[in-house]
Amino acid sequence: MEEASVTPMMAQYLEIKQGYPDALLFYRMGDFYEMFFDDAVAASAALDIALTKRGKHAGDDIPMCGVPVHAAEGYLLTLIRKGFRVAVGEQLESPQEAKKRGSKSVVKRDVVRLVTPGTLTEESLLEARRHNYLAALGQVRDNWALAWADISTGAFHVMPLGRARIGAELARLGPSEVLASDGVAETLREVLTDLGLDPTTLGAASFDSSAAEARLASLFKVQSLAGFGTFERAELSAMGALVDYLDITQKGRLPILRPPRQEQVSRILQIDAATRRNLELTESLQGGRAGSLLSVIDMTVTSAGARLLERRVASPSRDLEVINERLEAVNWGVEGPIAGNLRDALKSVPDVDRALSRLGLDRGGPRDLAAVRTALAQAGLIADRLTGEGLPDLITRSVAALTGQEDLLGLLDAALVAEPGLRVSDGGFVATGHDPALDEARTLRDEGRGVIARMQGEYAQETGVSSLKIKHNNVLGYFIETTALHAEKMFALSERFIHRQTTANQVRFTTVELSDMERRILNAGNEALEIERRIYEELRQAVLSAAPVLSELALGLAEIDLSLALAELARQRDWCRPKVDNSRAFGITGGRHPVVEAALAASGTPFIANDCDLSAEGQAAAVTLLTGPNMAGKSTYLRQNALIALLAQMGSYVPAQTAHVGLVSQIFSRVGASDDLARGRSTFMVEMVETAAILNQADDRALVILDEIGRGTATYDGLSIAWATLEHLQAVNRVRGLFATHYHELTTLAGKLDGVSNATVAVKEWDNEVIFLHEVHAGAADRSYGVQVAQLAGLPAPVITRARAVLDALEKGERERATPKALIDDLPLFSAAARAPEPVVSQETSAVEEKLREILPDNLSPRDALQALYDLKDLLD
Ligand SMILES: Nc1ncnc2c1ncn2[C@@H]1O[C@H](COP(=O)(O)OP(=O)(O)OP(=O)(O)O)[C@@H](O)[C@H]1O
Repeated sequence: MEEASVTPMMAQYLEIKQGYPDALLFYRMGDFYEMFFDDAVAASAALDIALTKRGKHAGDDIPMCGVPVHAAEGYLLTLIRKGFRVAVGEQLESPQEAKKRGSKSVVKRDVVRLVTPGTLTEESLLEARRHNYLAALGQVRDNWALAWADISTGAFHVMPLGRARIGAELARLGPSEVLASDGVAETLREVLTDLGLDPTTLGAASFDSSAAEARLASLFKVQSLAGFGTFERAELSAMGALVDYLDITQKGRLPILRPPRQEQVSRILQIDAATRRNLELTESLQGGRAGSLLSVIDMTVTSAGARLLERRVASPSRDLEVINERLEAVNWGVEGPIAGNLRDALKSVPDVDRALSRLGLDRGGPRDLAAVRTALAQAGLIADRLTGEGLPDLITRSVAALTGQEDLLGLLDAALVAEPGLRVSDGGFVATGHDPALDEARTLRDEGRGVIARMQGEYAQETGVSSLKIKHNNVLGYFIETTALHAEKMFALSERFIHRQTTANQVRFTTVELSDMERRILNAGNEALEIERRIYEELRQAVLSAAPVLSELALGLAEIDLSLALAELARQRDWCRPKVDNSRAFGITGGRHPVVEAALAASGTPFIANDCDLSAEGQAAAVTLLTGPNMAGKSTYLRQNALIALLAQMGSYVPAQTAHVGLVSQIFSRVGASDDLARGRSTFMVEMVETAAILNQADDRALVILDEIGRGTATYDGLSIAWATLEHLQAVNRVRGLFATHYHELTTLAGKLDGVSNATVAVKEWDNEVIFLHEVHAGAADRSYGVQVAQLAGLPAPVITRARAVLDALEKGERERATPKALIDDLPLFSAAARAPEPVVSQETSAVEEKLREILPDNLSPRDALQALYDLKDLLD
C-alpha cells in the first residue's frame, strides 16, 4: 500500500493540511516554517525563494520550500498582499517531550492561527494610518446588513441597509476581506467584483442569526444584546458570522472588540463607489494615496488621528448637530493659542488601540505595555493643559476620557523599565525594586557570572595555563577551554578537570564546581524569567481590564489630534469656516480645489479661485451648465465644489473665502466615458449605468456633478441623452448640480428651464492660440477651441490648418441652414432623442466634405481613424 511509504511526519502534515485546503500551511520544523506539495510550488513562486525536494510521497518527490521563523513576518506580508491565506502550524511540545512518548513519536503540531487579510494584528503587517476592516454581509429574506470590525483597533460596527446600497457602503469602508454565504456571494458577485473584492465564503451555520445572538452575548459577557441596541436578524447574522470567523482564524482566542455600534445609512452623506473613485477621496485614480484628497489634508500627528480622519473623509455626516460640533472644535484650534505645544505633546502618544489589540490576543509584549504607559502619561499632561472654561463640547468630552487611570499608570510606571524590549521571553523589562523575589534571583544570576569570572583566574593559576578560558554554549553550557598544546597539563589533573570534548584545535573540560555554579546561575536565571513572565501576565490583565476605558482615551486623543490638525490645515492654507444649515443653499466665494492647488503650488503656479452659486429656491432645482474649452478647468471646478460640500459636512474648514452649504444628502459625480475595459463593459455602457443610478436615486438634497455626460457616443445621441438627463435632474430630481458639457446647444435651455443657468470658463485668444484664464463667469461659451487645444497638444500643422478649414465650413453650413436656437425651439421637452435633426453641411459639398460626413469618429478604431485621415488627404490631392 502507498500509505506504508508515508513517514509519520508526512502523515501528520497531511492530516493538518486537510483542515486548511484554501490556505498555505506553514509547518513548523525547528527554526523554519516548511511548505510542501502545491503549497511549496505556489509559495516559492510568490516569495521568489528556492523550491527543493524532501523525500518521496507515493513514489514522487515532495516539493518543499521554507522560510526562517525569525523572518516569517516579512514573508507573511508578501503572501497576504498576493492574496494568499496562511495557516500557521506550530510545534506544541519540545522534541524531548515527544521522545518521552516513544522514540518514533512525532512532535505534536497544530494550526494556532489562520492569517488572512482581514485579521492582521502585527505592526509590520498593518498600515499604521489606515484601518484594516473585516466585513460580513448578512441576509435574512429581503433584509440585508453589513457588519465590520477592525481587530487591530477593536472597532466593531453594524448597519442595516438595502441591497442597492451594499456597493456604496463597501466602497466607503474599503475592507480587506469580506465574508459572505455562498448564496450571498453569488447574488452580489458583480457588485463585489466591481470593487475588486473576492469574498471569503462561510457555511450557512456561521450566518445563523439565532446562534449569532448567543455567540455575541458570550463574547461581550452579557445576558442579552438589548443594552447595545435593537438588531434585525440580518444584522445579527452578519455580526455572528464575523465573530465566528474570528474564532476560526484566531483558534478560539478572540480579540478585544468594542460592543457593536449601530450605524444608520441616513446619518451619513451618501457617496457611491463611482463618485468616491472620481473625487479621489482616499485614493487617486492612479491608485495609491498620493494625489488623493486625504493625502493633501492629513496633518494629524498620531496614527489613531489619521485613521479617524480617513473615517471622516469616507463618511461625512448628515447630522447638523454633529457637523457643527466638529466645526466648533476646529474653530477652537484655529483661534486657540495653545494648539502648537499640544500638537507636540500628541506626537509622542503611541498607538494604544493597536497595542491593546495585540495584548488582547496575547501577541503583544512588554513594549505594548510601555505604549499604554506612555499614552496614559501623555494623556494626563494634555488633560492638564485643557482645563477651564471655554472649551467646545467635543473637546470637553474628549478631555474627560483622558483621566482617571492614574492607578494603572502608577502600576505600569513602577513595574516597567524605561525602554522595555519586544519579547517577554527575553526578560529584563521589569524594573529593579518592583519585586523583591525577582531582584534576588537576578542578583544570584549576576553574581554567579561574577563567580565564574573569578573561577577562570583561579583555574589558570592552578594549572599554569594562563590562556585558559571559561566559555558558554547551548550544548555544553559552561566549560573550560584550552588549546590542544596546553591540554596535557589539564589531563594530568583529571581528578579535578573532567574532559568533555576535543575539537580540531581546542580541548574542553569542566569541574564539579563549575557544573554546580552553572546550575545555580541557570536556575536563578530561569527563576527571574519565570517571575517576569508572571508580572507581565499580571500587568497585561490589569491593562485588559481597563480596555474599554483605554479605547475611549484613545478616541479622545484621536479626536483632539484631528481637531487640531484640521485647524492647522485651515490656518496654513487660509481655509474658511463653512456655514452649514438646513437650507438648500450652496454658495461659495473664492473656492479652490485643494489637490490641484497643492500640485500647482509645487510648481509655483497660482490657483485661480472661483465662485459658485447653486442656491435653490423653495423646492426648485439649481443647475449650472458649464461650457468652455478643453483644458480650461471645468473638471477642476466641478470637483472642487463637490469637495467643499464634503469637507464642510465632515466638519472641516473649506478651501474658500466664504461657504454656505445647505445640508447635502448625497453627492454624485460622473465623468463621461472613462475607460473601464477591465470590467468588460463598453465605456459608454458604464457611463449610462452610472447616469441611470443618479437619475433613479438623487433626491432634492443631492449635489450632482456631471462632467461631459453623453460624450461616449455619436454626437446627436450624446446631445440627446445629455439634454434629457438635464431635464430630468431639473424637473424630477430637483437637485443642486453642475453640468459640464461641450454641447453648446444645451445652453439655450437656461432660458427655458427654471433654476438652470449658464456659466463658462474664460479664455483669451491671442494670435490664434488660446490662453487659459481659469475664471468662471456667467454666460455661455461661444465655441470649444478644440482645434487650438489640439494645436497646443502638438498635432502637425497641416492637420490643424485643414481642421480649421473643415470647422469653418461646418459652422458656415450650420449658420445658413439652422441656428441652434431654431433647432432647440423645435424640440419639445423630454423628447429630444426622438427627433435629432439631420447633420448639417454646406450646400456645395466637396469630395472631402462628402467623405467627412460619412465618418463617425466615435465608431472608429484608432487604426481606422488614421486610415480615414489618409483617405481624406488623398481626396484633397
Ligand atoms: N482654477 C484654476 N487655476 C489654475 N489652474 C487651473 C485651474 N483649474 C484648472 N487648472 C489647470 O488646468 C488643467 C486642466 O483642468 P481641467 O482638467 O479641469 O480642464 P477641463 O476643462 O475639464 O478639460 P477637459 O475638458 O479637457 O477635460 C488642470 O490640470 C490645472 O493644471
